[in-house]
Order: sequence, then structure tokens, then C-alpha cells
Amino acid sequence: MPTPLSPEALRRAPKVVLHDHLDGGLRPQTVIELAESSGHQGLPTTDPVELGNWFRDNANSGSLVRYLEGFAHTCGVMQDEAALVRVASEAAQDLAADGVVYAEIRYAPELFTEKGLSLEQAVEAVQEGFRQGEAASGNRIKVGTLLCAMRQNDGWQRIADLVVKYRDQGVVGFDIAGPELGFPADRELPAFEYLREQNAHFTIHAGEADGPESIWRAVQHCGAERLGHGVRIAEDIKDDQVGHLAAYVRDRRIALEMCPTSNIQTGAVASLAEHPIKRLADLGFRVTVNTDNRLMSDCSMSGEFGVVVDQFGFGWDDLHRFTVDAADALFLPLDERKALIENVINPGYADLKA
Ligand SMILES: O=c1[nH]cnc2c1ncn2[C@@H]1O[C@H](CO)[C@@H](O)[C@H]1O
Ligand SMILES: [Zn+2]
Repeated sequence: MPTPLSPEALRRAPKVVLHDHLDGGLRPQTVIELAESSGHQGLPTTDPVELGNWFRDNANSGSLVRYLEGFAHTCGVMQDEAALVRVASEAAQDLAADGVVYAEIRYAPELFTEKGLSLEQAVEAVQEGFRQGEAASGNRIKVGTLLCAMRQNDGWQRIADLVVKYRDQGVVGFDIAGPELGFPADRELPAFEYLREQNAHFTIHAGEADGPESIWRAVQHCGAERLGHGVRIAEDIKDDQVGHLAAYVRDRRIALEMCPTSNIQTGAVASLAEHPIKRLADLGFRVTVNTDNRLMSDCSMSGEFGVVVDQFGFGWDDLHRFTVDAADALFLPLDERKALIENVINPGYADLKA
């Protein structure tokens, strides 16, 4: 008899998250304590439950630009090394407690330099925090880091340089985040050309607040190996007639880092029922389930699994497939991906299905 898909069983299932923002996943209590110790002003409340609700309600706007406003408070309290170590360590521990066995966590170092930290100091503090968090979780989780440049800011090359500089210390790739509409991914094409010359990896947020043309720029101009969200690739599919761009994304096995709750909050999809994850999975796309921002979306990996299970009737076979596909899309060497799948993921799902 397969184990029922209860919240507890979904927590126990081994999970891989490809898309989780460090500055979108703080514990409300940590935001409050760090605001107090750093002198950060303007939190709407100092009650942790109310603060959690405030972030969620603020993110429930239907607009990516509004959704991003809440990050002023999280980044506001992440301006010194001790805060970065703490937030990174807690992120690793919280994901591990939810049954995540491998996480790629991303953030933009340039957002942590308001009080004088250098980009390098920020990166090194976060790496220290991830190592501490892994150890505190009994090494049940491994964390790889993605460094983001902000689309609306110039100087993506500086961040690409950091990705290459720290590639042997746990930084596994690059991304661009922030407002998609009006800031195309090929705006600073040389940064991506440089990363390709360096044999470095990158994903790109695309197809969230803008349509297929934005995805096309990310894939065909920049060379994105994965897509952050990518939900609006569905606009290139009419009555199951798969357009050329969508076919390319599917046939190249470009992973779609989908984030169901966040996708509704930002208006990338009108409702959960209209989320294309099942349609795309049925058509053979490499779809994955992710959190995006655990604080702003008041969500977790096991919770997002529950959301798509309830809406689309997915079973253990589907969740197993999404997890293997996510593991295969990690910016990790082949042997490590294979070991993760064979030694951790497959046995975990075999138990649940038995
Ligand atoms: O879904 C998203 N789309 C685009 N940008 C995002 C999303 N979630 C967070 N960020 C942005 O990424 C920065 C670095 O972590 C965050 O500060 C936020 O501005
Ligand atoms: Zn994101």
C-alpha cells in the first residue's frame, strides 16, 4: 500500500529545490530580532505572526513589482556579516527540517552592501552560514549558491566575476532577478558570454512578468540552462500545438523552476487551476516545483507539493519524477547528481510507494 500523501509524508519525501531566495525566506522572528539589533526602522509590526501575515498579504498583489517591495525589510536587516551568517544558516536548517536534501539558494550580493560590506564579504558570510546550517542539520542537506544580478541595475559583470571567483567554494551559478518587464535579459549580454567562456552555469528568471519573447531572449541570446518560473512558455502552446520556442525548451530539457504560490501572487498565472504545470508535464517538459520566497509566499517545499497534489491529483510517481528532474538540473557534477538520485531520492520514493 503506498503511503497516503499526507503533509507528514510530503515532508518526509526527499526534495530538491532549485529556486529559493535567501532574502525571501527569513523567519519572521529573525526579521524582528535583526531589525532591533541593527536599528532597521519601519517594520509594520513586531509580532511574529502579524509580521508573517503582513509579508504574505503584501505579496498577494498580482504584480511582480509590488511583490518585490517586501524585500526592503528583509534586505534592510541583512547588512552585516553576523546577520548574513544567521539567515543563511537558518535557511539551510529550515529546508532540511522540511525534507529538502539539496537546495540551490540564491540572492543578490549587491543588496547587502548598504552599510559598507564589500560584495566579497557578503558572499563569504553567506557561505559560512550555509556551512553552519548544513552541520547543524546533521548534514541531511547540501546547499549550493546562485548569485543574482538585479535586472534594473547595471554591472552584471561584477556578479558574474564573483560566480567564477567562488566556483570552488560552493557558488554554483548565476541568475538575474528583479523586474522582468522593461529589463530584458540580453541588456548586458557580455556578462553571459563571459560566463559561457568560463564554462560557468546560469539560470534566468523569465516568463514570469513578461511573455515568450522574454524567454526567447533568455534562452537564445543569453544561453540560459534553466528558466526561473518560465510559466508563460504556455503562451507558445495553442490547443496542444507546441510552438517552436516551446518545443526548443522542451526538447533541450531546459528545466522550468515553477513556484505555484508565488506564480499566483505575482500574477504570472491568474489562478492555481490555470497553472500550466500539469499541462507542461504531460507534454514532456522538465517541470520542477519550488518555493521562490518562503516568507513572502508563506510556503514550504512540502507545502508546494501539497498544493499541486490537491489541485492536479499528482501522485508519488509524479513527485518522484519532478524531484529526479530537479536533481538532474542542479548545477552539480554528473557523479554527484547521480549519487543523489540513486542513493537518496530513489530509495526515499521507493519507501513511500511501497
Ligand atoms: O519571483 C521573483 N521574480 C523576480 N525577482 C525576484 C523574485 N523573487 C525575488 N526576487 C528578487 O530577487 C532578489 C534577490 O534574491 C530579491 O531581493 C528580490 O528583489
Ligand atoms: Zn525567484
